[in-house]
Amino acid sequence: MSSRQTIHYSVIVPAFRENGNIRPLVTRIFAALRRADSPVPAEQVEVIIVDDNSRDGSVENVQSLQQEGYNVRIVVRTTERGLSSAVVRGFQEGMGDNMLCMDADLQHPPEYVPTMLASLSPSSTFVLGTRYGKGVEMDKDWPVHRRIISAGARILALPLTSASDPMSGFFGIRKESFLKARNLNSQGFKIALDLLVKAHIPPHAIAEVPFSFGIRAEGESKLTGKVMIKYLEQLAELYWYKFSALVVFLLVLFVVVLLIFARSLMSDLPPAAQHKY
Ligand SMILES: Nc1nc2c(ncn2[C@@H]2O[C@H](COP(=O)(O)OP(=O)(O)O[C@H]3O[C@H](CO)[C@@H](O)[C@H](O)[C@@H]3O)[C@@H](O)[C@H]2O)c(=O)[nH]1
Repeated sequence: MSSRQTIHYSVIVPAFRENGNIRPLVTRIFAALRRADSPVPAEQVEVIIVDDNSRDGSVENVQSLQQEGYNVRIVVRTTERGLSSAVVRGFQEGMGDNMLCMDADLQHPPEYVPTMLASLSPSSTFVLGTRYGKGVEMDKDWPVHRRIISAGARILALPLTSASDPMSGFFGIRKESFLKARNLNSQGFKIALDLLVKAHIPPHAIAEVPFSFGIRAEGESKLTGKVMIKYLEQLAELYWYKFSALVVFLLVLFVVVLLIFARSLMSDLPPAAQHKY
């Protein structure tokens, strides 16, 4: 196993009942990193699975991968649940300066991991795997209702960030930027959007890597109606976070203009009438 000094990259995988996907995910990530043309050496990468007590054999599966020499570990949470908080926990655990988040279900192609990691640098502090890049086609088997939800969610987020796909669960961030973010929404599903806003990532620091989003390899999606309502709540919070100062400024400006206007009206009245008021 590599030491803390040699680990520069941490790949965080939130997982709930994903045992069937863990082995192909980890072996494909390391196979990609071990290729001669990988921009990132495999020895510098760790994979951390953050599992919410699935009790489906994921722990034993990770142990056997460790015995085979893969630098992977599993953090099992027993008192907390939720996608965003699992990702935050993984980022806190990660030893790397560069951190990547991806789903366990192979919808995020493991072969893109080297490119995604290599896209992070001191000047490019956020990398986003985007499904809306040039030449990217949505998998034709992706359900229509998911396409509509995704497009609507994306439009609502437009005023918050310049990123083309802030709904993506395939993204990376430099640790120093992650540490700048305060009050992250642990209940939300859209941790990338939360980080883009609260870590104050400027547009020029966002690298985008287009990828084709496939369909789940195994298991079930956890995207429910409740998750969508939580997204709307999260949006409202982010709008307030980002624009509250502007709203207060505009309100103060409005009151000042109103006062000036009222004063000028008063001074236009004859002195006797002014007295009456
Ligand atoms: N630890 C933990 N992991 C979770 C939880 N809920 C979901 N996950 C894990 O988070 C990943 C994404 O969950 P899915 O249920 O597969 O989500 P999805 O519907 O495919 O949505 C994905 O794509 C969306 C884009 O349309 C993304 O917006 C979303 O973040 C996610 O990446 C999977 O690895 C899943 O096991 C949880 O409560 N706890």
